[in-house]
Amino acid sequence: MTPEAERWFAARSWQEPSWSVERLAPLKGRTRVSVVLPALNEQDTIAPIVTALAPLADPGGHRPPLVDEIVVLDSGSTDNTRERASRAGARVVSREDVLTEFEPRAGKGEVLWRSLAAVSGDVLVFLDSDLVDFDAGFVPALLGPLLTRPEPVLVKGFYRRPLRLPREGLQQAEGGGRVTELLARPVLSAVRPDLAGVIQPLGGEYAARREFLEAVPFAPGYGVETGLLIDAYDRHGLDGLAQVNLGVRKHRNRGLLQLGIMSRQILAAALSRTEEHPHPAEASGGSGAEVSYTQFVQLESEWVPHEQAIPTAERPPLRSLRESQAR
Ligand SMILES: O=c1ccn([C@@H]2O[C@H](COP(=O)(O)OP(=O)(O)O)[C@@H](O)[C@H]2O)c(=O)[nH]1
Ligand SMILES: O=C(O)[C@@H](COP(=O)(O)O)O[C@H]1O[C@H](CO)[C@@H](O)[C@H](O)[C@H]1O
Repeated sequence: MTPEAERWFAARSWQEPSWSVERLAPLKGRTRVSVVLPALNEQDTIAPIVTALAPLADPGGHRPPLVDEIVVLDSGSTDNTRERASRAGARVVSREDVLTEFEPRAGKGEVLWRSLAAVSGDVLVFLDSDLVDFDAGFVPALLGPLLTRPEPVLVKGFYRRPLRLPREGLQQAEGGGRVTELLARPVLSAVRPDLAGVIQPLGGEYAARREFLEAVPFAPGYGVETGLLIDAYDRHGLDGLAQVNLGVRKHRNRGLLQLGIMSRQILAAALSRTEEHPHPAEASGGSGAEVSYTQFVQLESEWVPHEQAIPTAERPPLRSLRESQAR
């Protein structure tokens, strides 16, 4: 690691975060906290996650709530995600119901961008909706640095990541985070060496200040975490970042071809933040920007190319959007 990355890793990594809900809730003051769950067809896992979160938003009068709202941002689900999330107690927002002047685009980045206009939090906590054996302790741990220190704008979780591939009969205690280890960490070490100390740069569990989130573009699809991480570093330096140990994170592990598409989106977000590439938010606000990506599948004895368009246009910073609309 660079000396700066080493310094940051030692000073801003909480290996055993001890912030309790009881201790943090009174520290909130007037700060509002929104938990956002992006969800695309997560009917099998969304309800247990929302149920586990519910006591954080309704402590039964014993103390002020740590969390002010739990919102599922639905990404065009065609299963029972919305119904089950709502029945479990979440407020459900469909992507087409917020920032309605924009035609909804596919992808995780789109719903995270729209969540800024759907929730009221000064601090947002993002959690994936495919988590298994979810521990609500993720939330106070992620909020700890943001509610007790002024510097961080983005707090990332890190964890042990089991890998479960049922079709292959594979279940192991390690091995998850395949795109992190094979693409994101190598690319980040090349384009932003000081970020080498971030243990889980792609992790979907993180918390951030609204002020930061509204000031930066949102990369499309699975590039969103990469874009936010680099932009937080570029705008606030390493001290704008922190990371907390969340223990273990089990989720649905996708197949290799799906991770290939994810990788191309992550690479687009990283490359767009290097000198050789104009920033897509300025370069092409339209939804037209995309790159062609070819993968190969074997049909009987023949290998066949499968080409698809990977969107690269980023959503503009919400603040600049509002400023231009106000003019
Ligand atoms: O178009 C999409 C793709 C994903 N997601 C959500 O984003 C999170 C992370 O996606 P996924 O689990 O596919 O990524 P992985 O964890 O496998 O890398 C999950 O809650 C998904 O439901 C979404 O809201 N819209
Ligand atoms: O970290 C990773 O390598 C990928 C894939 O994880 P697995 O190999 O399926 O455990 O998962 C992450 O990547 C996505 C893109 O950034 C995030 O959106 C997901 O939340 C995160 O799970």
